[in-house]
Amino acid sequence: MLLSPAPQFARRLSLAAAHRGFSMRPASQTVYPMRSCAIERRFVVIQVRSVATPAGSVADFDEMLTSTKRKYYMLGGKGGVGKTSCAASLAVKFANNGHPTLVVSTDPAHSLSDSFAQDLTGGTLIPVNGVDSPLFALEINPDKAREEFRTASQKTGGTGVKDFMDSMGLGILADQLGELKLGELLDTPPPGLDEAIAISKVLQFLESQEYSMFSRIVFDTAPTGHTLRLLSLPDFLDASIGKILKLKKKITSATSAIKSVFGQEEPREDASDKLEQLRERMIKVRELFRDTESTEFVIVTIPTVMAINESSRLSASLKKESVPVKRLIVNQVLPPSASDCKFCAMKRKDQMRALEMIQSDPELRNLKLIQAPLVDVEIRGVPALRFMSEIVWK
Ligand SMILES: Nc1ncnc2c1ncn2[C@@H]1O[C@H](COP(=O)(O)OP(=O)(O)OP(=O)(O)O)[C@@H](O)[C@H]1O
Repeated sequence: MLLSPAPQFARRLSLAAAHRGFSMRPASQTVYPMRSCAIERRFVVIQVRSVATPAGSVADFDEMLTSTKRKYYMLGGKGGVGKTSCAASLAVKFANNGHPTLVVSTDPAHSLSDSFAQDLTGGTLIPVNGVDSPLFALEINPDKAREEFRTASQKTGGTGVKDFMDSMGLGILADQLGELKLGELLDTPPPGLDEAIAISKVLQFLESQEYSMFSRIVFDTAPTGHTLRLLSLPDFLDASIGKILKLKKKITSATSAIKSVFGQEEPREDASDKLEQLRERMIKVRELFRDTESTEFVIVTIPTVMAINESSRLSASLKKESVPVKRLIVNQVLPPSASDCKFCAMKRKDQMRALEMIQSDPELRNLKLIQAPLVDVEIRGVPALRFMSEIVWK
């Protein structure tokens, strides 16, 4: 009998477990392969339970599924904790539950292709194979997006206009433009700029009719530092672009007066229109981040003191910026050791201490806690992601 990829993957684990005298258990009791211990290679039966019980109650995964209205999920956290794996597994779960889904990487160091084991590079929407409903992936090329932004701004306020203004005797305006330092901003973009441009690019895609079918959009975002700066960036860019556009208006009225003397035509659609569009999209990015109806930021972490402290800071910053956060995924939790493996026992003890911190952390304790075990197979490809999605998203 030909099995679909997920049952095949689960069956592989199940057979391996049965071979060792265990059986796969549904729901709260699950068998996880445990190969992290170098001395022995075995399977252990673990109880999937919450170490910390969140005070606030958030509906389960069903709540994420209901409503056909478009929803955005942003997964973020410290580098290497499993953001991509969680984002990709969420996208697979949405698609397999009937939601046409788009998963987007806005992390300049993309790993969606690795996670899906499929080439998703190129900056265009690529269908992911092996899922029930349409699932598309998009890896935004930040260099390309930044270049577009640079071209638009240079045409409007860069050296071209500056030289022109100098030649027209509008040196004062040229100096004001220089003060904006937009060129500098683009030459050495602050962390977060790539991300903001990438997200605005996605919104640009989604404005078109062609992409109206997507009811779930999952963002695999860049590590925490970028996210924090991203939150304040739309305001900053909005202000910068606003200044440029104001200056552009002044320049246009001055130059059109001169041009009209020489009978020159003004181009109808110019770079400032593009910049205005970009500005509008930035405003949309800002609004999107704060829209409790359609957006949720999911924090992904691992059970270490450093990662949990960073998650706490991230949560506080998101709260300050009014970004809706409900869930905290603690990934790579070691199953209880059934053997006398000292390394495993120590490691787990250490992880439990870190997990307990969540209960007393004012920023994290009210979030719905989701624990995902450390598994011994690399989470790559749709079958593996489907397997992970069954553990994480329920
Ligand atoms: N629960 C898990 N059990 C075992 N391996 C895992 C688990 N979660 C993630 N991994 C593995 O950890 C590695 C890093 O995961 P992933 O790329 O999802 O992290 P990330 O946070 O997106 O990283 P980056 O910050 O570099 O983008 C991958 O090899 C992935 O397969």
